[in-house]
Amino acid sequence: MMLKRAMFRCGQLCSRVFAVEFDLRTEPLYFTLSSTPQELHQAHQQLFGGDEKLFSLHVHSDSRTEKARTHAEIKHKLSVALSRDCDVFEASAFIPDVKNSVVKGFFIRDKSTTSLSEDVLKTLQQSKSVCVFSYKREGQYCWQELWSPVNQVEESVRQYVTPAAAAERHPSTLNITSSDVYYCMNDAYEVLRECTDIIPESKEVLKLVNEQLETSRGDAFPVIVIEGLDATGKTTLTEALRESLNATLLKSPPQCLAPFRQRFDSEPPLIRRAFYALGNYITAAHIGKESLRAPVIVDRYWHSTAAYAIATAVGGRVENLPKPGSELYQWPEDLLQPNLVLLLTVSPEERLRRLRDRGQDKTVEEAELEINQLFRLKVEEAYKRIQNPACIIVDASPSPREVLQQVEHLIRNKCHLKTTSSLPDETRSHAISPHTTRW
Ligand SMILES: Nc1ncnc2c1ncn2[C@@H]1O[C@H](COP(=O)(O)OP(=O)(O)O)[C@@H](O)[C@H]1O
Ligand SMILES: Nc1ccn([C@@H]2O[C@H](COP(=O)(O)OP(=O)(O)O)[C@@H](O)[C@H]2O)c(=O)n1
Repeated sequence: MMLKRAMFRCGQLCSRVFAVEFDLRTEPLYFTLSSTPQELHQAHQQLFGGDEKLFSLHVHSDSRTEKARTHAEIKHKLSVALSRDCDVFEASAFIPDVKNSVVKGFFIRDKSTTSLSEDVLKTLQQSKSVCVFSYKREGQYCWQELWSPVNQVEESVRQYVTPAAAAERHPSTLNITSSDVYYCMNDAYEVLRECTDIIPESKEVLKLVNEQLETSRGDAFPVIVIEGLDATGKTTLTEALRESLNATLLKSPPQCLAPFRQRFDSEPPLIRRAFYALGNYITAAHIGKESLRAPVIVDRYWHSTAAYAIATAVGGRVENLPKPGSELYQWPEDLLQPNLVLLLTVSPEERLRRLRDRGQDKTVEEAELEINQLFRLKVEEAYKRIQNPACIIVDASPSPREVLQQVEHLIRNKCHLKTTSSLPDETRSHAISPHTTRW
């Protein structure tokens, strides 16, 4: 019975294209399945041509929250339970160019002679959402079959691994909408509503959202968002701007969500990103109110939410990101837009220095930066590709005072605002007034 169910689930996968992130510096290895033996290309030989044990595992479920949590659990278990002789690669099965067709999973290469990986897979396979395949070789060929720890797979058909052409869009970009990035409040709201049983804090977050729904914003003071990676100087600059512009300083996620942040940070992207998305709508409501009274400076907003989400969702190299102009970089229609978004950038070395000065453990941080080099590049690139409004890049490597002056200059030009702090004392005045035209 269990085998039948598994075969049905896996059968649905067999018509898809498989992708394995075998080498993060290159594109994934793509293959399809065929009932006739197919010769492997040189690239595919690297993965399928050796004598290691090979498995792939995919997570399938009709419930998106269950699927996301099972995937995260499996990822964790594979990282702690397998031996050092096992390589685990991100893998997926998808239909090219079809949104939401991706079934995520992992590819395991076991170089050991022990049965540890089989034991781990056996436990994981107990979950009704998990489907495991093994890969066998015969001469030039490699075939995939449904894996069963007790070898009762006579019913399983040999499906030969067949090299496939690279997909135009990296598979990880197909499932981003409403799983990693939410383009309207309701989509994010629904995810948290589905989680209220498993995460009681969801109810409190939704209550806060309901209480603070966005108020409209008419002709008001300008709204300026400051974005950038951690330690690029956002806090330093936003505090200085608050002074110089006599502005209100807000941030996303807003202070009222701070007690829940850690809880949602431990959840898989589907849930975690919905939390941050809702944070933006609460901040938007605050912006709406505050910008009637004074200029508003916002420390992180939609650009952060989308850029980090896209960079995390997209595996491997920077080239895998959605192409510039993709609809994935569009601003949500129902989210209040700022007048100006400034992206602070510094070199990786300067950022590391600032992280260190802030007291973070040198070696841990250095190691992380090394590992996260790819991630950092992807976040910055995604930041730059977001449209309507796009961000203006600010070189934040000079001194705090110089960065402030540079930004004041930009604000003056782009928002027609007079700023005063870095002008000589005698010329200082509170020269900021609401704009008479629509922002
Ligand atoms: N322009 C600058 N030049 C040198 N150091 C800076 C500059 N801006 C900020 N710093 C220092 O770098 C560290 C990170 O700055 P911070 O404003 O906290 O960044 P973020 O809010 O982006 O994480 C702090 O120790 C801060 O004093
Ligand atoms: N508006 C926002 C702000 C943060 N975030 C998330 O929060 C993380 C950054 O938070 P952080 O604690 O490093 O930021 P700082 O508050 O230290 O600048 C990123 O990984 C984003 O995933 C978001 O998604 N949307």
